[in-house]
Amino acid sequence: MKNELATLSIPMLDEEMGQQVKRYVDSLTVPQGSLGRLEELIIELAKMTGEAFPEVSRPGVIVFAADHGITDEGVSAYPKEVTEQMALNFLNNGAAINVFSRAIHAFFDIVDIGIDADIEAPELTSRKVRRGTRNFYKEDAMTREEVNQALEIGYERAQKMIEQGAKCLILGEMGIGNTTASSAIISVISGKSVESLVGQGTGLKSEGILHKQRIIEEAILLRKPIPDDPIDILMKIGGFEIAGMAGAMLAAANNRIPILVDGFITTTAAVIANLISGRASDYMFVGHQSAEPGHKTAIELLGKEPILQLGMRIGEGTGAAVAFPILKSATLVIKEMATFESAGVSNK
Ligand SMILES: Cc1cc2ncn([C@H]3O[C@H](COP(=O)(O)O)[C@@H](O)[C@H]3O)c2cc1C
Ligand SMILES: O=C(O)c1cccnc1
Repeated sequence: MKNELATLSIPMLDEEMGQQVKRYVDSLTVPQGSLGRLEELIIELAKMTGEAFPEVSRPGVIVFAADHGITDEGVSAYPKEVTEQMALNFLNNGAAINVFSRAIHAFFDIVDIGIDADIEAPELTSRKVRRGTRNFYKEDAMTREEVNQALEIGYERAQKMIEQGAKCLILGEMGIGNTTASSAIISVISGKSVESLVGQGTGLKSEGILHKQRIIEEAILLRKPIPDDPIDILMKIGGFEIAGMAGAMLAAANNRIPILVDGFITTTAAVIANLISGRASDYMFVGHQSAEPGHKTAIELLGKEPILQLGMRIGEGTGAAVAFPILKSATLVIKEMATFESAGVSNK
């Protein structure tokens, strides 16, 4: 494994800065505590960044795209070709994440980390580990080397975006079949039944969900992933984009860059990142809770509260990008508001 990941030592949160910013928030011209959750967000940001006036702009969005061999078992409502087609859509600025990324003036990077197609496009970051994972109903999804390679690619892309100036990182994914891999991973880590976690993904009907559940249950019995070994889990039932996002999150945490986590698949990557390095989740916010049933459990494993509940179930990083203006608003409060003293407003 590359140096950064092997020797990773994520910094501790700056609790003192958190206290200092809390006192400052109390001096702003609002009734004490009236900013509600925004107050918590700003204090968290202060602890993460160690800054009295944390910045989250410009954010960076990195979308990792890859295919899944498990789609051979008929676990998605859409064909796997959609992964490649959507990657091209991202490059043509026509996808939902393009719209939301533009709205928040984000840096944008789309990474082919394992699409099962050869794509010639100069704007695509080509880092294909392999043309899709292997079908984990029949064999391990990846080799250990492939897992490490995908983690490193994620780490490298995030590092690059941070060097470009990104102050907050949003990870997104595109990979037909990836709610199957995510449901399997969250079931293994949480110990909860597949039945309680599995959902429609792109839009399976009840019979399809039942089939998906059975495939996942049998695959877990066959592959026997080790619940507290994130590399073993990725190797046996993971995905290239999930490993890539986990690696990117580790880079962000290591650089004290706040991470805004998106939906079920992204949160699964966050849980994996946190198993690799226990302090990773200190640097995470969860942007929204998606309609996919397993997302609630994944968020609980991180010990977080989602910012939004909009019933979205897309992925791509969309829910996080939509939540970003709320995080940004929190930073503006302390940057731009007057204090009781500076404005000459009577305090109680
Ligand atoms: C047109 C289209 C755009 C998407 N954008 C994200 N996803 C989402 O759906 C997929 C996961 O669902 P499942 O496990 O059921 O295949 C992922 O690619 C995820 O990013 C999409 C899916 C489709 C069809
Ligand atoms: O929660 C998500 O990110 C999600 C849910 C369903 C399908 N694709 C993504």
